[in-house]
Amino acid sequence: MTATDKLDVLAELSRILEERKESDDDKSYVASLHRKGLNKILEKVGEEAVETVLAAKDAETSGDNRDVIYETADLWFHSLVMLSHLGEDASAVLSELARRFDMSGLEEKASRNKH
Ligand SMILES: N=c1c2ncn([C@@H]3O[C@H](COP(=O)(O)OP(=O)(O)OP(=O)(O)O)[C@@H](O)[C@H]3O)c2ncn1[C@@H]1O[C@H](COP(=O)(O)O)[C@@H](O)[C@H]1O
Repeated sequence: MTATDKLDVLAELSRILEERKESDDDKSYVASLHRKGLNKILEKVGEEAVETVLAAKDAETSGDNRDVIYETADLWFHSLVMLSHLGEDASAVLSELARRFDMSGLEEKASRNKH
């Protein structure tokens, strides 16, 4: 899979997430999250963030990155469900990251403090 193909994964996942808003929640995990509402989705984002942090600490010790990749995928997925619930998608985040290409992290931090 090329780098562009991998970016297509985000676009395709965003499309599927949008479609699942209309799905039957007996058949779709994403639809069931939307039905449970934003608080449930945020609970999952928080849970997956903690699991990612723990997996990263384990990876540092073991040298095995498989679990941290798996947990990060769960975190990204649930973050995309959160954005979808709020009417946004991955492209909004990609645009924000692209906007930062010409800016150092320190400049970006200084510009944030002006908001
Ligand atoms: N990428 C994912 C994906 N990653 C993780 N998960 C689900 O996220 C959940 C992870 O939560 P946990 O490990 O905490 O599992 P859990 O204990 O069952 O969760 P809770 O009971 O606490 O809610 C599991 O049910 C995983 O199956 C995902 N579910 C769906 N997708 C994508 O979303 C698409 C639509 O899914 P459906 O809506 O189910 O058709 C799929 O085709 C996939 O492309």
